[in-house]
This record gives sequence, structure tokens and C-alpha cells, in this order.
Amino acid sequence: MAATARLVSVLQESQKAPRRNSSVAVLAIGTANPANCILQEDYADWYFRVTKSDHLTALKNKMKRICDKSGVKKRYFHYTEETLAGRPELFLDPTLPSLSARLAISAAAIPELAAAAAAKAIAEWGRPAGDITHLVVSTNSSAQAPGADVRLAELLGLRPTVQRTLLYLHGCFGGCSALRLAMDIAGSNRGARVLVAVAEATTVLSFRPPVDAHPDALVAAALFGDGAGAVIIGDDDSTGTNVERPIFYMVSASQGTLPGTEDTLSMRLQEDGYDIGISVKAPAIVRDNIEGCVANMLAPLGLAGAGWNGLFWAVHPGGRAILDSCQDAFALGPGKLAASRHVLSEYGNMYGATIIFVMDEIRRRRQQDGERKELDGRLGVMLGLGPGISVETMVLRSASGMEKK
Ligand SMILES: CCCCCCCCCCCCCCCCCC(=O)SCCNC(=O)CCNC(=O)[C@H](O)C(C)(C)COP(=O)(O)OP(=O)(O)OC[C@H]1O[C@@H](n2cnc3c(N)ncnc32)[C@H](O)[C@@H]1OP(=O)(O)O
Repeated sequence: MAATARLVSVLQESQKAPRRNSSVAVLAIGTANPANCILQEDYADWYFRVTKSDHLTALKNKMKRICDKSGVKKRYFHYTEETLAGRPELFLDPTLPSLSARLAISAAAIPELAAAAAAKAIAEWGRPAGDITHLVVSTNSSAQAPGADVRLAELLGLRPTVQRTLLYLHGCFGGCSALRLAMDIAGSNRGARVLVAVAEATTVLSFRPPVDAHPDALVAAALFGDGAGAVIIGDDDSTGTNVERPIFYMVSASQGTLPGTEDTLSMRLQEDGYDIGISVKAPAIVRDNIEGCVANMLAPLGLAGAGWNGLFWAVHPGGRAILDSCQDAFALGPGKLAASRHVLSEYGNMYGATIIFVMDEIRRRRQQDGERKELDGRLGVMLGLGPGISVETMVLRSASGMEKK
């Protein structure tokens, strides 16, 4: 069957013969960032000046080369020079213990950042916060109980019986994991309204001076930023109101792992914050393996080989080279990853929160441009990558009429 015909049939299937979760939909999206914004063109100078490392000229030049190639224009950070002042353990001297101080800062920051994004999602949703039945929070920036979920529920005025789940340390695919979990909750609890909040201020746990011995930490310092994304998810069939407007239906989700890649991407919480590992081989490993992995994951839906270019793509922008690898591996046409590249450019990699920004950007582009081709995007693949190397996919179907909103 020709690729386009095959895709038409998959799309029709997903509309007329709903699978278990096919009426579960994203009903609202909100995002937020801290106020401190640094332009990427200024970052190497800023970073080396603030960490009193200007004498490391070779390393600074390398940082400039990485920033130039990063595809990032600007990023937002919880830290400012003012908040760092007088705290040498946070940015000057990695031999000083700093974990408790870092965790105390992020414990206060994460619920506030999550609440800023969630408040926007709730406002767009149009129903009272008290109608939220389940809360799924994901972060890489905290390690305590009671956690950010409890404080977030308080800040938003959620009902005291809201059912909370907190995901820690899922790396860059934490947003996809949270969305997968929320899809399952909404699909198995009629009338459930699940608020997903993914908040990341991971730079709080990772900021430290540059050292020759750890060039991949330069890559992390050049790519990552802070932000939060929130999504409300519910079963479209069970809505008793007409205020809810589905944006994307969540058709199916799956998770896989690229074998033999345990050491390719890593994060380990230690006395001075996160120890980060980003192998220089990561982009090539993704290029060589991702298509086969995703094809296997989507085969039960009949999507594999249906023509990757007929789908819309929401790929986690782990780094510019990771996006290039995905573009090559799926032989995607120019522009297919435009939303991911835009988010990388405007915000950097915000870990798990990033995928929600990408989803929001795709929605924004559709509202502006409409569907240029019938199939350029009724069905799409959300793709998250992170330590493991773990691969999360979710098949999305854009709600008809969403573009006219
Ligand atoms: C206000 C407070 C501010 C706080 C900021 C603090 C920020 C800290 C944030 C930490 C966050 C924690 C991250 C945790 C990571 C978790 C794991 C992930 O999922 S990660 C997600 C997955 N993300 C990824 O895997 C990143 C994917 N990589 C990329 O996107 C690109 O490779 C690139 C943009 C980094 C460079 O562009 P590309 O076209 O490749 O350009 P070139 O070939 O020309 O190379 C330029 C230079 O870069 C070098 N170099 C490159 N890679 C590495 C490396 N790994 N290792 C070492 N070096 C590396 C390369 O050798 C060359 O050096 P030189 O010869 O000039 O001396």
C-alpha cells in the first residue's frame, strides 16, 4: 500500500474505531520560565566571568564554539548573579559541599515555577482548579518528601483529595513519562481530569565552574535552561461541559531503551550537585538506532513504515545534533522539526518540561497556519529521549477544528 494511503487508513482507524485511550485528550497547555534571560551569544563571556574562569582561554573558546553550534538563541535561569552572590559553594568552589543548599533553593523554586505554568493551563481550560482529580508532577530538580506536588496542590487550591504522583529523576524524558501516566489515569478513571506539571530548575543543581577534565559539562552548560510546562488531560467522552476544547488526542504511548547505551547520557546526584555525562557519541547513536526503535514501538499501530513525513513530529530537542540525527534517521523533510528547533532556540533544553513547550508550539503553529496539507499532521509522534538511552513515544491526533480556535 502506498505510504499516503496507508496513513489515511491509520488515521481513519484511529477516528472510527477508538482504542482504549483514543478519546483521552490534551485539554489545555501552559508554560512558564524564570525571569532571568541570558542571550546565548553572551553566555560564554557571562559564564566564565561569573565563575572567575576567564584565564581558561582555551576552554572559553571551546565554550564559544559549542554555543555557536548549539542552535540556542536564549535561555532562562532561576539563578541570577544577585542570588549567587556570597554563595561560593554554588558557582566558584566545587570542593565545598553544596547539595543541601542547592536542594533548598530548588525546593522553593520548583512549586512556584510549576504553579505559574499550571495557572495558565487552568485558565485556558476554563474550569475551576477544584475540578482537577489527579496531579502528576515530574522534576529532576528536587529530592524530598513531602515534595513539590504537595506545595503545588496548595498553591493552586486543588481539592484535598486530589490523587498525587511525583516522578523524580526521569531525565529529559520526564515530561513524556508524566504524559503517558496521565493518559493511562484519564483512560481508566471516567471523568478524571489530570493536571501534569513538569518543572525544571536543574541548573540550580548543576551550575559549577568549568574544568578541563569535564568537557561534556560545557555542553550541558551550553544547552540547558529552566522552565515549566503544564497540561490538563481528560477523557473527551466524559465531559459534561462545553467549555473544554480538545487540542490533541492521545492515541497510544510506549517506552523503549536503546540497548548498550547505559553510559551514553547520565545524571548522578552527588555532594556538589549533578554529575553529568553526555557522550560525544550520543548524536551518532541516536542517528543509527532511533528509526528502528520507534518503528518497533509503533508497529502494533500499523504506523511503522506508513511514511514518516506524513506525520507531525514533536521531538524533544536534547541538542541541535540530536534533532539533526532524528531528521536524518526518519528522512524527515525540511521544516518537520521546526517546532522543536524553535523551542531549542528560544529556551534551550529544559529537560522534561521541553516537550510541553514543543506541543504548545505545534498547537500555536496550527492555529496560525491551519493544516497546509490534509495529512501533514492529523497524526503525529511525540518523541522523548533521555538517560537509558530511554525512548518515549506518544502517538497524537490533532483535534479537528483545533486550528480554527
Ligand atoms: C544563571 C545560571 C546558569 C546555569 C547554567 C548551568 C547549566 C548546567 C546544566 C546542566 C544540566 C544537566 C544535563 C544533564 C544531562 C542529562 C543527559 C541528557 O539527556 S543530555 C541531552 C542530550 N544532548 C546531547 O547529547 C547533546 C548533543 N550534542 C549537540 O547538540 C552538539 O554536539 C553540540 C551543540 C554540543 C555541538 O555541535 P556540533 O555540531 O557537534 O559541533 P562540533 O562538532 O563543531 O563540536 C563543537 C565542540 O563541542 C565538542 N563536543 C560536542 N559534544 C561533546 C560532548 N558530548 N562532550 C564533550 N565535548 C563535546 C566537540 O568535541 C567540539 O570541540 P572542539 O573540537 O571545538 O574543541
